Amino acid sequence: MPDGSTAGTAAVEFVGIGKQFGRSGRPALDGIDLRIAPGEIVGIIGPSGAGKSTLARLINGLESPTSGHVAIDGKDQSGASEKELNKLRTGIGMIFQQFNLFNSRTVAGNVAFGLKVTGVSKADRQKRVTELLEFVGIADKADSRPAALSGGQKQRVGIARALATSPSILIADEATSALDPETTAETLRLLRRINEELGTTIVVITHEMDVIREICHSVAVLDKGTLVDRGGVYEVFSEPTSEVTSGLIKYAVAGVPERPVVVELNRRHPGRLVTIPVRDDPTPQVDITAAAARNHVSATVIHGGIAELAGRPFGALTFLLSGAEDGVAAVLDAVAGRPGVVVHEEPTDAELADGADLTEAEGAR
Ligand SMILES: Nc1ncnc2c1ncn2[C@@H]1O[C@H](COP(=O)(O)OP(=O)(O)OP(=O)(O)O)[C@@H](O)[C@H]1O
Repeated sequence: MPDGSTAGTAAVEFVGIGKQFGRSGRPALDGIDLRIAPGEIVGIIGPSGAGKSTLARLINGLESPTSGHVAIDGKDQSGASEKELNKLRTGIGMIFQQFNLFNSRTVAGNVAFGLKVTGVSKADRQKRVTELLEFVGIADKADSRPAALSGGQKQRVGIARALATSPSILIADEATSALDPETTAETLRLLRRINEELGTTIVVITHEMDVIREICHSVAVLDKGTLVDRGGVYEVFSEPTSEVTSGLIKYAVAGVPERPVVVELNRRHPGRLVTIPVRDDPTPQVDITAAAARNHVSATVIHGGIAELAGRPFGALTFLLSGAEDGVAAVLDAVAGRPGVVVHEEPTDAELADGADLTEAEGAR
């Protein structure tokens, strides 16, 4: 699987990138070093204002860095003339959240537009447009106006238009953020097909973890203009090294219960609770059920969630241990301190009383 860390010429390479808008204030980007390998689908994720769009716009020269340089297919773009940048842009497609289609033109006219600008003959344009509309699955809409299409269909037109000049790189800037979940899934499947069948490198700008989970091979996490995590999707999210990354994965997978949930679980199921990570990992997993059996303790799953991350299982399961006190203590001893294991403290009387008020109040509503 392609990964930004592989050797050879990168499709995109950011070296020591800084970007400052205006004279003062926090830079939009600060010291970014990032390689994107050819054929990779890389997700760039991070909170609002992290610098994702700015980074994307540096790829096709819509912005220029204040410091550092960007190389495309090994070619440093510093000091490129407008003519050279225009040539570069024909090799880089871009799709947007708001589609950016011309409503005065038909679907076919929108897709043909870029080809006309680059001087492709009318006959060749028509042939290419037919091919592209078939590829994205909206050949029957060639003569419609964009306004008559659904959001998903509009995005397909956007994608066909972006592919018209056979770009080697496609940038998708929040391309599914305005779409419903089903249309999002279809659009992501189309992007994956583009990557697999055409070999296009895809840079996906998103704030949605699901998008990363669905199609990206690797991910770069940005926060306040700096790169805080970078690597394979599974590796980055199973071992987050920054708060932003931990926050993203926490929302995406119902894993380790927060304290109020632990208290509520314990109210309904008295006993010791322990959360065990579920990882697709070559190192041996924590086998709590074997430890429980050895010590004549029952271990029952009462909370948890497992999701797919880059096609691999990821999550956490919380077990209730019940049995003789020394048996439970032996099981906890066997698992405590193993990576990702959380042994939950039993709730105090005060915590139980607090929660009880809440539960009663909710029941009274
Ligand atoms: N043209 C501009 N002029 C001035 N400041 C800008 C400009 N473009 C971006 N910025 C600033 O740079 C920072 C990063 O913006 P950017 O749009 O790249 O973030 P983002 O991660 O894409 O955010 P969002 O998810 O909200 O789109 C922000 O503080 C933003 O206000």
